[in-house]
Amino acid sequence: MLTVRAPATSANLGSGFDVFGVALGTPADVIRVERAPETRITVTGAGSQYIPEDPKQNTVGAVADALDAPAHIKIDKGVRPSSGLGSSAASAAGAAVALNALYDRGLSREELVPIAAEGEALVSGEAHADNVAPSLLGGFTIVTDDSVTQVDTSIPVVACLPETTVSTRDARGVVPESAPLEDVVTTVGNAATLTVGMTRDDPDLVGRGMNDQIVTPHRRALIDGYDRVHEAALEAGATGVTVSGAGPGVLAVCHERDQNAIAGAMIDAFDAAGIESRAYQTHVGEGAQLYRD
Ligand SMILES: Nc1ncnc2c1ncn2[C@@H]1O[C@H](COP(=O)(O)OP(=O)(O)OP(=O)(O)O)[C@@H](O)[C@H]1O
Ligand SMILES: N[C@@H](CCO)C(=O)O
Repeated sequence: MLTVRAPATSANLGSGFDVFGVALGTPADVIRVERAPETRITVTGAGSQYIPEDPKQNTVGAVADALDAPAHIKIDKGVRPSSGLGSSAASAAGAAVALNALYDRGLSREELVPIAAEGEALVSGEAHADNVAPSLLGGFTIVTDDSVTQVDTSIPVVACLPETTVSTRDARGVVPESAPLEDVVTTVGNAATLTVGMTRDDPDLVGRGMNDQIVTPHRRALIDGYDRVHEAALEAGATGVTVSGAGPGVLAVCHERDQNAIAGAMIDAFDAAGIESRAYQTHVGEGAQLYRD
């Protein structure tokens, strides 16, 4: 039996749609695997009632197929599905690490990125790797069609998760097919600023670089209470706020001293919109951890 703790992630960070991602210190999925003649999946934990155990519909089934590694896979969900915190990706990344070790496939974490992304194709229609990459590698990741770049950082964040859900598939449906050059230029500048901020562990630069005029304006409308929460987090000291992944989670970057106030302000703002929520006060953290029982 092998056990992997695979972290939640936040993708996009505003200016890096389908490119940027960070691993979060909490929450995380725990995946346990043992060899079996055929893949069988059991799911417990947060939102498990909404997650199919059929290997053809679960992200870990796609990973087991891609690695030709049949197993009994137990998923204990810490990351609620349809959260914007990379729930489907955490399971896929955890299974990729676990099955790679269980069957001695010898693949590197980088080589596991496209394999874990097969699970994302199953649930959202596209094999975008911006959640699986940070869950596998930790820190801040930049994913392009043919490369993954990783930077270790420990920027403080607050990830606020309302009780509502948004499907990634639906949220991809509202993304415009083209954008004015002016907005693209601004977004490139912001993305570059954010990247430098990550390399310097500088929450002010990262926050400044999170602004996005292309995707986020269309997505915020899918999240009840978003505008209040965004404003409240900034007033409480966040250096940048945006939709986490496809939402409805909202990510605030900040200095550690402001974390508590920001978490409270975000919860209160969702509450004022009639929505219960919880806030994870955490840092950008490490990638999936493997434990041999
Ligand atoms: N192992 C799994 N864990 C979580 N969700 C899964 C898993 N396998 C299949 N799913 C399905 O994937 C969907 C959730 O994935 P989705 O990408 O919409 O949310 P998310 O991963 O929380 O969000 P995001 O990618 O925006 O961070 C649900 O329909 C769920 O049933
Ligand atoms: N980049 C993807 C991530 C989903 O978590 C999207 O925003 O659709």
